Amino acid sequence: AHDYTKYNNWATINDWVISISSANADLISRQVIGNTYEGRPMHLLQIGKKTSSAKPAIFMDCGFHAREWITHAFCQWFIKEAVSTYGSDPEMTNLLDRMDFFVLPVFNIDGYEYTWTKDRMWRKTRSRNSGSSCIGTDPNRNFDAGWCTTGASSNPCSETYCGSSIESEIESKNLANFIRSNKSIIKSYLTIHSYSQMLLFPYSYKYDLAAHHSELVLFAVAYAIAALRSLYGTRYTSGPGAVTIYPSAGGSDDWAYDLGVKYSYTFELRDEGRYGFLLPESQIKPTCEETMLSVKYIANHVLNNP
Ligand SMILES: Nc1ncc(C[C@H](C[SeH])C(=O)O)cc1Cl
Ligand SMILES: [Zn+2]
Ligand SMILES: [Zn+2]
Ligand SMILES: [Zn+2]
Ligand SMILES: [Zn+2]
Ligand SMILES: [Zn+2]
Repeated sequence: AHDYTKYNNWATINDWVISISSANADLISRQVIGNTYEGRPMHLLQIGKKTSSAKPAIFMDCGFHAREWITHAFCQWFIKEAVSTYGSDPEMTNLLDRMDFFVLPVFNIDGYEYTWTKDRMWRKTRSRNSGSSCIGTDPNRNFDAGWCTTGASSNPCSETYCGSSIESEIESKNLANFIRSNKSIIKSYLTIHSYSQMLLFPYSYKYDLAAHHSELVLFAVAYAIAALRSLYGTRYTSGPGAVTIYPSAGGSDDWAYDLGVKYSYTFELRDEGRYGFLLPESQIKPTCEETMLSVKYIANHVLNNP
């Protein structure tokens, strides 16, 4: 059965997505933004008080990379916290009254399933590459942001294969279409990865500083990660992706930023390498609780700085 403090397989997550949205119809509406390569429905949850007029929104996805299991756990945790603290936690109540969160609990469903059944360390999608026996594209190299110019490979056998074209992956296309169609209300894009304990922002595909760099730096460094550290002392670094982790092109955060989503961030959750992608289930709760603080901080900042 579904358990927030354990890693749940996709069938369990999918059943839970359907049941929690049905059970909280006042706060959650569910839609399918498309199917994956292998035909699994990509369920998107819209969380927030129902209002007649459109509210500003934050889009958050988890599970871009299949092996980064703590991220799937975080999106589930976020949804649970939202519905269970609405009405009792003033901060969450204010956020859900005035904003909507679009949460995509699992982006790369086919890959996630593969990590449960065949290869725990799988990263990419599971699409076939014509002319190669190697499977999959790195979805975080597949977006229209300096596509395949740096930190990505045009070899289908590479872990950072950029794909045969921009948005070659149906999963990328589904996500990009949704954000393009809703870019007038989407004020922030959060994409959750692991591991390294970093809060990254544009750009990764070039060394130029993002136009909003000063605010992103000030607020990202000084507040969001400080909020995170306040709970268990977990230390994050932050900065533009190119200089903080590595230069790499085709990322969804850079693409969203260039589309006009000013507050665009990549989280790299715990840990720093001791367990890496195999983070023990005992760390799910603390990781999720500390990350909640930084996501709520960002949401408040976005709300107060449209
Ligand atoms: N724009 C980006 N933002 C963050 C990253 C780091 C993640 C870390 Se798993 C990746 O390698 O896909 C990579 C890119 Cl291309
Ligand atoms: Zn459905
Ligand atoms: Zn990742
Ligand atoms: Zn990572
Ligand atoms: Zn600010
Ligand atoms: Zn909590």
